[in-house]
Amino acid sequence: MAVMIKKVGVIGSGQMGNGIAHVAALGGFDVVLNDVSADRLKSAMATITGNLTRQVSKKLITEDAKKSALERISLVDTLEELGSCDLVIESAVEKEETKRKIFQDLCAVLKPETIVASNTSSISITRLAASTDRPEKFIGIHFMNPVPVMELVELIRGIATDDATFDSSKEFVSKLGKQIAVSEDFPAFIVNRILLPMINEAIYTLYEGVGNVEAIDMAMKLGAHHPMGPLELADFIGLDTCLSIMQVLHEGLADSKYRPCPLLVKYVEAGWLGRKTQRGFYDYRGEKPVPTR
Ligand SMILES: CC(=O)CC(=O)SCCNC(=O)CCNC(=O)[C@H](O)C(C)(C)COP(=O)(O)OP(=O)(O)OC[C@H]1O[C@@H](n2cnc3c(N)ncnc32)[C@H](O)[C@@H]1OP(=O)(O)O
Ligand SMILES: NC(=O)C1=CN([C@@H]2O[C@H](COP(=O)(O)OP(=O)(O)OC[C@H]3O[C@@H](n4cnc5c(N)ncnc54)[C@H](OP(=O)(O)O)[C@@H]3O)[C@@H](O)[C@H]2O)C=CC1
Repeated sequence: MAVMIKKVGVIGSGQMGNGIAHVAALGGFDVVLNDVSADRLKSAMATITGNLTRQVSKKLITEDAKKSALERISLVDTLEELGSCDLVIESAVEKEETKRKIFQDLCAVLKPETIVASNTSSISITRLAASTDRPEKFIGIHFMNPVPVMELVELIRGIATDDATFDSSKEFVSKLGKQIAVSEDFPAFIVNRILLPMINEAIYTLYEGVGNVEAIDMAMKLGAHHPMGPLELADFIGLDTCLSIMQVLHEGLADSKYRPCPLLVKYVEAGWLGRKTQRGFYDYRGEKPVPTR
């Protein structure tokens, strides 16, 4: 039987987690947002407030809708406090071990009927589901960045996901006003299977000296009408996340065409992860982003 979703838990309050909490609260759901540190949660709430205010000033939502959405969000720093949720969406870092540990601890405190979802960009839903006590109630709900703006959500069934879980998830996503693309459970699903090799190729283009950062981004913005250049987009997604996705593609499909560019590896090793650390292919510490190559 389909679960009636009213209360939604979100684990991880980074750029994706705070966006998911934002759209779920605006969609009328009660939201419990979890992260490992209270500071992280505080800064997520400030981001959500800022993004809702931007939507009010663009007349996309009313001041009342913003106020109600903020009232629907509560912040918690333990998983126990997610116990009464009908759906929990995990959106912590793109590391399989971290996610498996979260699911193990989470399932111990959930009602048996709660649906568990992952916002993973690339990792096998079937494999993540197998680390829980409820593979039939486990699903991939993959939002796009920035969540309040992008229209699409990918839904990915694991091998055991039952119809009721799929139908409830579909209804939940539709209530957020998003369109759904259903993807089979293969490495990186649809969007990232296509997008990330393009970004990785842009990094090879830089690595091999075909063009500098500015030339590559300008070429793809003006020459292919992409809203952001591929290197600007890589910084926006997070270079750690880009590398993890390429590693999943490389390992999962065993094809050298998915080999992560060594320059991407170097940036991640330096801790230059893009916008979130203020440095990546651009340096964001000044007034204007400055290319680092
Ligand atoms: C990695 C994965 O697993 C999957 C993925 O998500 S892949 C990434 C997919 N996303 C993309 O490809 C994004 C590509 N970029 C774009 O579409 C656009 O550049 C953009 C929508 C991000 C911004 O659009 P823009 O027209 O250049 O900027 P702008 O007009 O300033 O922004 C439009 C609105 O988007 C919203 N917005 C922009 N950045 C935002 C952010 N980081 N968070 C929330 N909202 C944001 C704001 O409401 C903004 O309105 P304001 O005018 O008030 O600022
Ligand atoms: N970036 C993107 O464009 C997209 C990303 N995704 C996916 O969304 C997920 C999150 O990515 P994103 O938001 O970009 O990453 P961020 O690095 O912005 O955020 C991750 C958050 O999770 C927190 N976290 C880490 N471990 C735990 C834990 N055990 N319990 C609770 N919270 C934890 C981090 O805290 P701390 O920093 O303190 O460790 C951080 O606040 C990933 O799976 C990613 O692949 C999906 C679509 C698009």
